[in-house]
Amino acid sequence: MASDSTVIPRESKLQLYSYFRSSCSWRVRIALNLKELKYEYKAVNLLKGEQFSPEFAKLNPLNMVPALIDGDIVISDSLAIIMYLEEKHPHHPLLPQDLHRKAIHFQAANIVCSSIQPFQNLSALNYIEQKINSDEKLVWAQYHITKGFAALEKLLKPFSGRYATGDDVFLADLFLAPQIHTAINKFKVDMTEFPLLCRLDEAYSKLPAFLAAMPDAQPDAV
Ligand SMILES: N[C@@H](CCC(=O)N[C@@H](CS)C(=O)NCC(=O)O)C(=O)O
Repeated sequence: MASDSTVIPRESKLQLYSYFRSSCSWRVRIALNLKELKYEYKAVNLLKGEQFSPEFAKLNPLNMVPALIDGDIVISDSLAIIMYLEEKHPHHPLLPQDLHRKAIHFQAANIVCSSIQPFQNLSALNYIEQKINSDEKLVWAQYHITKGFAALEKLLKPFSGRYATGDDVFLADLFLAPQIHTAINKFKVDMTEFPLLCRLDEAYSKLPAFLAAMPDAQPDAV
């Protein structure tokens, strides 16, 4: 991976609708940085409900970030966006050649995006707050994150190197970095049982493409 000083932005008309704290947007920001793709940052403030504006609903009727615009193509959902970028911009591949490792990456990415993140999403937590109480939100999020992390720790143990499946950064790393960081810093998850995930979190914190995608580095950070 090129360091920040050697990044040569490639011509593109990409626009990313993102919220700085959104882990789903964060994954896409990492992919764009790894692939050295320049993009215009379009902030959608989830706390102000901007995802429900009629303009944004035209881009994603699910009212969720991220959404990517590439010319007249609109794609929402982080995995779909990342796979689109992977096909269109194959430099810095995000999937390994080896079929088994490739499947591990799809599995790990899907554990994050289907079995962890939806349970800690803003709208899910708001629902719990309204229907049960605000204390239950944290317990609920921690339960689902811990369950998913136990599966990820077990899944990746036989394959991991410096990163999820070796010494190169691939798809699962893009999903793991925001998820682990959020679990530790926002949801105060007890990471004692997850030494591998802690080690990966440390490794990601040294990569320029990952650092540039962090919430605090975004134009809408407060
Ligand atoms: N599967 C979708 C999930 C998108 C999603 O949950 N986005 C969250 C931010 S990470 C969101 O926009 N939440 C707004 C809300 O819950 O109202 C993806 O991976 O892009």
